[in-house]
Amino acid sequence: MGNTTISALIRHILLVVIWLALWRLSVFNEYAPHASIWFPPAGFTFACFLLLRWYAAPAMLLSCLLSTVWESFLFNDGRSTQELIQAGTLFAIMHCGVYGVSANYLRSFIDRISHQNLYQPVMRFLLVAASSSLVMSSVGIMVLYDGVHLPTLVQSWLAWWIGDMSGLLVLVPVFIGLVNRIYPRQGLLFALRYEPSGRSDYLLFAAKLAITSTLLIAVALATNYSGSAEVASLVFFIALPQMWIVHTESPMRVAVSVALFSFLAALLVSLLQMGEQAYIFQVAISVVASAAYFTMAVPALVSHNQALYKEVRTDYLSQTVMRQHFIKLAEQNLKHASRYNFETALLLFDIDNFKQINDQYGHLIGDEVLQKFARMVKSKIRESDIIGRFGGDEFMLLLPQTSLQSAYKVAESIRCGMLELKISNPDVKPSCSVGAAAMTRESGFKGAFEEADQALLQAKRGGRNRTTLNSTG
Ligand SMILES: Nc1nc2c(ncn2[C@@H]2O[C@H](COP(=O)(O)OP(=O)(O)OP(=O)(O)O)[C@@H](O)[C@H]2O)c(=O)[nH]1
Repeated sequence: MGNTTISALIRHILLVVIWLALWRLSVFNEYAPHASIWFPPAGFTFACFLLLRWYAAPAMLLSCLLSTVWESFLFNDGRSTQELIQAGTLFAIMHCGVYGVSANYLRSFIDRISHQNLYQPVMRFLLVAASSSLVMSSVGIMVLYDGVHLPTLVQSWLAWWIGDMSGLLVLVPVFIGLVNRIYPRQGLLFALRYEPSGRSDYLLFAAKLAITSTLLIAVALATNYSGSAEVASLVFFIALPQMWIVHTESPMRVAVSVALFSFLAALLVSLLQMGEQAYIFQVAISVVASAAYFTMAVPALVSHNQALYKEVRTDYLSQTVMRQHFIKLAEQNLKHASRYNFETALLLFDIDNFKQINDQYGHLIGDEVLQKFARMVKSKIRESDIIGRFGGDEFMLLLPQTSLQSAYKVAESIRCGMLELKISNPDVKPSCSVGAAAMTRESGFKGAFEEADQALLQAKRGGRNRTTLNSTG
């Protein structure tokens, strides 16, 4: 057996071990016979199929089979080996069939859509989770509870459905993170790879979790003390700290907090034996989780819009502002400068004999010169200065609150910086010429640009590698 086969086998065994551990966990938080507040294995199976597609089938089938045998052993129900194999196989086929097909369907959908739109996969996920758990519980009840009288059947079916659904809704995101660690090559949920701007450190995140947990414990204790459904419904207010987490933390942390919240809720329901109010907690878990995923689409969209906004205004090669946007920013700046009587300077740069660099050393070296030039300029200017690419080898630099004399110094520092630029081909020694002009209310951007352009022409005519101020400067 090759190393790859052994490592695949170990990973599959690990999936089986996790599945069985989660299955035991769901038994612990049963609040009534066969009615647990959630069923984590459903979420795990779904996440495995979503990430690994049918490759996950052997581990999932085996897990179902083993859980049936284990259960029979625990309850000592005296079923024969043949009966156990039959029941286990049936459960495995149903469980993997329903969740396998639905997870594969969702995966194909996610693969097809534009990943910027988080709303679509969230909506589809919620629908798939609700419908697949409904199918699973209905088929399961019909097959496994055959002959049981109707009221028990309906009660068991509801508990099965809601338990599986909350297992899916609440746990699939966090299980995706877990399975992704075991199978890192199966990258998915690129839609969630954004970072909210206000991402906090671990301590603050822990504080948010502590606040959520404290509220939950308080509601559970009060419910237990009062025995009232009204008090139990206060658990829906947990949505507030959850929304705070959604808006300030990464999607993975949101998934972790939703999972933790539901786990704690299940534990409290079981420890405090809140059989009667359990369903309120169950519904709250699903509602809070669904709301969290939907709300997550908002910061993801904002973050994506910001990226897109930057992209359409930034020159890809030099990562400087594009011409039209530069003009817009310059005009905005002019209004501000006129109001407060600030001086503004405009510099125009042109790389000397750039065509020759391209022709002699190739376009890639030409591109490198442009990139390194832009990077060097950025290192020499203030954050409020704006560097833009006019096109080809021409760049513009807007210097707010700067006199023409100070602008000359900036221009010279950039011109000298250009002479020190290290290009991968050491034979390339680029230089640049600079034209400078003051931008005033009278000249406007257009007038200042023309003056700077004239000055640049003079610099070129004067022998290149020099800075020239416009004639009125
Ligand atoms: N490598 C590269 N070349 C570009 C790019 N955009 C424009 N060019 C080339 O830049 C060159 C610009 O040259 P010119 O403006 O004609 O003049 P020059 O050779 O710089 O001469 P002077 O300006 O008179 O010093 C042209 O050959 C364009 O093809 C680009 O993005 N990458």
